[in-house]
Amino acid sequence: MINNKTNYRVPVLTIAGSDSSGGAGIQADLKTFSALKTFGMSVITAITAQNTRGVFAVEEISKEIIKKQIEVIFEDIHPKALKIGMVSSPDIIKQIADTLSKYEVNNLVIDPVMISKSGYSLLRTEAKENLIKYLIPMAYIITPNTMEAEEITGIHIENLEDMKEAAKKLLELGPKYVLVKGGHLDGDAVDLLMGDGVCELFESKRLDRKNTHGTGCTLSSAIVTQLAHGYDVKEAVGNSKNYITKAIENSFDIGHGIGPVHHFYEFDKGGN
Ligand SMILES: Nc1ncnc2c1ncn2[C@@H]1O[C@H](COP(=O)(O)OP(=O)(O)OP(=O)(O)O)[C@@H](O)[C@H]1O
Ligand SMILES: Cc1ncc(COP(=O)(O)O)c(N)n1
Repeated sequence: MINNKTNYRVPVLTIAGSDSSGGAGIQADLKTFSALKTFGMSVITAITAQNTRGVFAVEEISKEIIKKQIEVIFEDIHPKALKIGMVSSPDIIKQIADTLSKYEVNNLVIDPVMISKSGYSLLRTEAKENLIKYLIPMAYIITPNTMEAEEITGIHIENLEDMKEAAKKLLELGPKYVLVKGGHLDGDAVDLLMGDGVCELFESKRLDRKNTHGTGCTLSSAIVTQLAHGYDVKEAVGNSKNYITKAIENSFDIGHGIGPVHHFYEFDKGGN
């Protein structure tokens, strides 16, 4: 659909929280991985009791089992690309950074998840420092929305110029590329990619849809698949922007709150 470099055996990994209602977190990531023809694996960092109306409880997973999950995956099926989503506590963040540092980590996408669309804090306040210090410097690309970029840089973002200024400051923290997502601003949905000589906008019309649960998780997972399939960063972001736009366009009502986006499964009779 969005590319022809099909190889369902390309292993990709998500390190993130579980969303019991299936619209965001690990579940959105795995759906995206499958839809974009990769072999998805997961390391669960937290369990959320969540539905389309909100997040009702969170239980963090012990850092020992998080470490073990990463180790056994890397020692058996080395991911071609991976993402980190909800990581909630300073200890969990440090553990993930320490464990990943033992391996050759390629194409690390970090979605610095902070607050759910329903307004629940998914990153403890005291965890921000470790996220900035240990994880963000390891990233190939980070994908903050404007609120997250503001929270990390202290720069207030209202327009594209502010996004550029924040992106420059985020690059100083060490990732190779930054994609600041403009989904929460007014007007068209414009995302800004910056880093390593690249400064490019990815634009789509703003779609008037209420069901946008998991858009950020879906976009970052799509980028993981495209990097794993061998696309360069601009192609990876461009393909993923097309994917999320179609997924939002086809989002649907399920449950009573903010519903999920749609992941275009196609039944493929052949394939490899
Ligand atoms: N209404 C919309 N119409 C079109 N594109 C949108 C819309 N809302 C968000 N997007 C796009 O969806 C992608 C995700 O952006 P968004 O700013 O929603 O991320 P996010 O806030 O991290 O998501 P989440 O809240 O799920 O974590 C971006 O490419 C953004 O431009
Ligand atoms: C486990 C988990 N990870 C991430 C999100 C962010 O998604 P959204 O902002 O769309 O609620 C979430 N709600 N739950």
